[in-house]
Amino acid sequence: MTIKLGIAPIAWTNDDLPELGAENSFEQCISEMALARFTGTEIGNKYPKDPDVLKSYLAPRGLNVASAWFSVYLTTKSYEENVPAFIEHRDFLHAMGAKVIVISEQGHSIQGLDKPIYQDKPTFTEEEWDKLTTGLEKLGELAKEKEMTIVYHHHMGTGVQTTEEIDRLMAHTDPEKVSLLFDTGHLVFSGEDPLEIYKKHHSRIKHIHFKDIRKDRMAVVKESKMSFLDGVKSGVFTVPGDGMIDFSPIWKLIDENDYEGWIVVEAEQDPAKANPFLYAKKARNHIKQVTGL
Ligand SMILES: O=C1C[C@@H](O)[C@H](O)[C@@H](O)C1=O
Ligand SMILES: [Co+2]
Repeated sequence: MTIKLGIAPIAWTNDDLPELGAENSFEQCISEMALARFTGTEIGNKYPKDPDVLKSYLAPRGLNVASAWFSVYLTTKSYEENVPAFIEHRDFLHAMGAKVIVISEQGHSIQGLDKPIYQDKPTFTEEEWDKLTTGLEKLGELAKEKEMTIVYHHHMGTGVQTTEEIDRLMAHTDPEKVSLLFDTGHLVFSGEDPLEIYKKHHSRIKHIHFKDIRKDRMAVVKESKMSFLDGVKSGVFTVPGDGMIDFSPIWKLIDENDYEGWIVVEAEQDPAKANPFLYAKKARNHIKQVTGL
């Protein structure tokens, strides 16, 4: 597998904020993805749940499923309680031909809560770290049964957000069982250096989310103690090429390290203010300009 370019439906309809893009239909979303020259998608809640039905919509548009998000609660529930939903998700993605499963610990997460994102981020206790790393390794083994890999999504407002936390997660998990998702937007929003993360963990990175940050909006989120979702509504995220991130050195590292897999544009913002089709095209043009892909 070489590099493939996908785009997430979150710019058309936001599952975390259902009022954003409720008017945009599933077929409009996937048709516009294809028209903007992407060949992959992640999954939104308007997508058909039956793999054959979903394929019947995606195949005529030349789209494949890159992956889909899965929330785990290893720090707040038993491992066993997490397994049935994980297996269902794994099997659905496997039926769709995906190779990686996006996974994020949502125990203690404030990403969906009305709490200041910079001030109230959780940190895990030693015991919670242990539950997280051992649980992830076991889920990684379940993924391997289907020749798939879990890719951990570091995320604002969670216990795995900062460089130190990402380093710790990588150091305490088996590379054969747990891989990493590299999300440019979350790293810059958190104040991390994406180049440092890529350099350190390139051998673990098996999935990439490209999103950009509007610097002025990020400052407002910080100063006015906004929640994550209020930050999204205020436009903190945008597509590559429309914000403060320089994707050229990031691309250089991706290319030099022979990355294989999906790069998915994932830029949640209000579709009423940022037309998803036009922003998808803007992202695609910027990626072409920076990477040649
Ligand atoms: O991968 C992601 C999935 C979304 O639901 C999330 O909130 C977003 O910020 C993200 O990076
Ligand atoms: Co992401």
